[in-house]
Amino acid sequence: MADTKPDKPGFLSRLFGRKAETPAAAQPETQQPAPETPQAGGHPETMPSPPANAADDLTAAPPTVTEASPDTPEEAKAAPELAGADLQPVEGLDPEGTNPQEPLPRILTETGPELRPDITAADLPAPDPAPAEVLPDPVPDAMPAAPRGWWQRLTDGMRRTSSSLSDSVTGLFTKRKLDDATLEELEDALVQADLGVPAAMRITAAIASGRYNKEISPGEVKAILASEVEKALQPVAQALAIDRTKKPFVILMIGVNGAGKTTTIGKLSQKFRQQGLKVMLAAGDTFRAAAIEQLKVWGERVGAPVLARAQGADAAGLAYDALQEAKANGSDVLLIDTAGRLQNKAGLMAELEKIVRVVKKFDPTAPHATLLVLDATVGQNAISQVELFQKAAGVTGLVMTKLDGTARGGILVALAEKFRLPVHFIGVGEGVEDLEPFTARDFAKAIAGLEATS
Ligand SMILES: Nc1nc2c(ncn2[C@@H]2O[C@H](COP(=O)(O)OP(=O)(O)OP(=O)(O)O)[C@@H](O)[C@H]2O)c(=O)[nH]1
Repeated sequence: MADTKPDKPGFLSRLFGRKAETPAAAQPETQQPAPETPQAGGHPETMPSPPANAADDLTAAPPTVTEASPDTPEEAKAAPELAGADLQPVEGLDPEGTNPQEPLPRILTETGPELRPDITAADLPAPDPAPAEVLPDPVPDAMPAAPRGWWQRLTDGMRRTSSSLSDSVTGLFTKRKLDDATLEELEDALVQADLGVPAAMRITAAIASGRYNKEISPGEVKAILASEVEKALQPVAQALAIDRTKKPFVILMIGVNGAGKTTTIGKLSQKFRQQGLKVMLAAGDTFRAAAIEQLKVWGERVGAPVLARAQGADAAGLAYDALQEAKANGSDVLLIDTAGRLQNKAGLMAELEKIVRVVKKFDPTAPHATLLVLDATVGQNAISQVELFQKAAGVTGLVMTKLDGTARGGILVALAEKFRLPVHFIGVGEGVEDLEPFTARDFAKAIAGLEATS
């Protein structure tokens, strides 16, 4: 839930009076970095991770999250601008049996000796006393009882947001007249779901219009809510178009650690492969050994070669080489993973800028898409993440993950209103099928808790 309730006058005076502002609800920084799990045995790709210490350190993100982050600020405090979650490796199985039929390609794993210039030996901590093997997570959605359609997954996934809104609406509008107090409470519920003050005010005004002092049913309120949310989201619901004249079409994936970049790359690769596209992956998150391993597993799983190097290798150089390789092997799409955290924010931004610069040297039109992956559970914090990554890498579109883990799914509405960036995909679970192109109507109905889609 939003942790701050804006200080505001009564509904009618606000409706006809002052202009709303979006609350900058940055959350306090309390999270500690999750411990790394360097691999024993001196594998070249598993050097220990650099330490986290700077005040603006990107590692100050919530610890490993496989489940939903809690919504209460006490439980889910995140670094301002950089709330995220640590990653979990992905199991290399194909529970749904949807792997392309062709044999798995060789994984291109290079172990170039060069370290990134910003990581020196002094930065590297001593290995953990008892370093654990990098083990994959249990397979998410390994054996679903019965295949569920997207609408089912979406509504199930959005249940926390929709039931919290639904409960408020039902509580407020059952046998009650629509007056200043109910409208104010409704607006608060919308703000709590992170829709943002401007959208909350607009929706409340739409509900009030012509109905003041009359009874209105919860169903009517939900229908108006869905229609207003759909209106707000329609302009940003844009499919990710792969320009086949660009070969490879280069997609740079960015976002804070744990937002779901690597998982999203895997899920997208699967979709592209199912469309018959030849896909290559670049393990550009050279900051974490586990991220490199995780991407390799996804590559095997979906049938896409992965260019990977040792932890600490220069990510920009790797991206350049991946482009060369993708061009040489006729790939249609190259997806480049990037680090979500470095020693500090400045380091991360510098690395992203460098990757973009270097990629442009190879192809001035690349990257053809720069997708910012946002974790919905961070709520309003997503706003500062967009601002930050826009500056560093020029975001062209958004992917919102973990809508299943939060009652703050309304953040998509706030983002749409503020940035007007295309939203290409949303994720409602860890399974490979839990990411789908974003459609405004389905999302609006799901958030309002309406039953069917049409
Ligand atoms: N519940 C849920 N979990 C998700 C979703 N998308 C990703 N995850 C999980 O979030 C965790 C982090 O995802 P990663 O893909 O590792 O995140 P990342 O951004 O690559 O992280 P770094 O490599 O640390 O930068 C994993 O456990 C994923 O399975 C989603 O839509 N819903």
